[in-house]
Amino acid sequence: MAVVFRTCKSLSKNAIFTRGISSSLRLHSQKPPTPPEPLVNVDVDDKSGVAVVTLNRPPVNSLNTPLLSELKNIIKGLEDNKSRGMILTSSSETVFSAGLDLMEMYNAPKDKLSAFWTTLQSTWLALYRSSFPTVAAINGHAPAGGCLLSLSCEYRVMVGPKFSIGLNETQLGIVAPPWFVICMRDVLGHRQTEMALTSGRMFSAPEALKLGLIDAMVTNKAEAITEAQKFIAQFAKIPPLARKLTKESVRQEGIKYMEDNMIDDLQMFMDLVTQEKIQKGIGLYLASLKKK
Ligand SMILES: CCCCC/C=C\CCC/C=C/CC(=O)SCCNC(=O)CCNC(=O)[C@H](O)C(C)(C)COP(=O)(O)OP(=O)(O)OC[C@H]1O[C@@H](n2cnc3c(N)ncnc32)[C@H](O)[C@@H]1OP(=O)(O)O
Repeated sequence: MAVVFRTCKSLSKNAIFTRGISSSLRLHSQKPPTPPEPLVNVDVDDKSGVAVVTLNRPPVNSLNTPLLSELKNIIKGLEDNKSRGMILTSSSETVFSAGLDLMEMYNAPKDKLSAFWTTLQSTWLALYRSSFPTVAAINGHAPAGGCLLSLSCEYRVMVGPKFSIGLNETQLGIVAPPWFVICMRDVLGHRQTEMALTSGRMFSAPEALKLGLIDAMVTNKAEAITEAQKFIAQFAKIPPLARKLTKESVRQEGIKYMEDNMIDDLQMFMDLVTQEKIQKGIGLYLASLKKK
């Protein structure tokens, strides 16, 4: 897997920033400061043109505004570079993504809360409607927002059997927004979505496979990447424009929902999440996670 420097340069603002800083600082000091790790890494394979995009926010890849923003920029960069495909995975050995960063929603000032949600909306839309094939190589737990990212890809390969996936919002006393529901219904159908979402159930990888929530189960990350590459390779001979327009047509409900309801959706989020009862619930949940 080779990193195409030209592509990375245009994809990761962070990469340009750190290169610039470290080379200029080297003139003045012996020890340049260690550049910050990007929150999302991207490696583009020269031969296939497929990008492996790796979430890299230890310990659990919780989705905060900077990470979402970086992911969105990478997806846009891949679009601009007419990418052949994208595999989304995690640098953690046990967690794909713990979902939305609860700290972003807990006692947050309204402007930050609003920036967080609008970044989530636009990042989701960029991923969901991306023209290139997308696969989630789910190499760890994928609750809530982690499951949403997976569902927004076209194919899901999960490392099993011990990791779990699902939209568990109701268990937390919060509500999965309509576009989360559309994503789940795209994949599972109406009845299974209702059952899964009203209970907030998390599924083990074998359960998810049986239900169709994931498409394949493998035993490690390398196998997951190989399976993902195989899925993407089948589109090599399909004209990209026909593929893109077909994907948009199939996903029209979700795309249209978001385009038409961005402001209402933001308002619903703000109204719900700022309620005292909800804030208390998030606080208790965070405390229970920290106590473990
Ligand atoms: C109809 C109108 C609707 C309008 C909209 C309204 C409402 C809003 C909808 C909001 C939707 C939200 C979707 C979400 O994604 S909410 C987030 C849900 N996520 C979870 O429930 C997962 C919680 N985490 C876990 O279960 C576990 O951490 C794990 C992923 C299984 C990994 O376990 P483990 O490896 O054992 O790691 P720890 O549990 O010890 O965690 C390490 C560390 O990380 C902190 N942490 C974990 N998850 C989160 C998180 N999501 N956000 C922030 N921080 C998190 C955890 O507290 C530990 O911190 P310390 O190291 O400080 O102890």
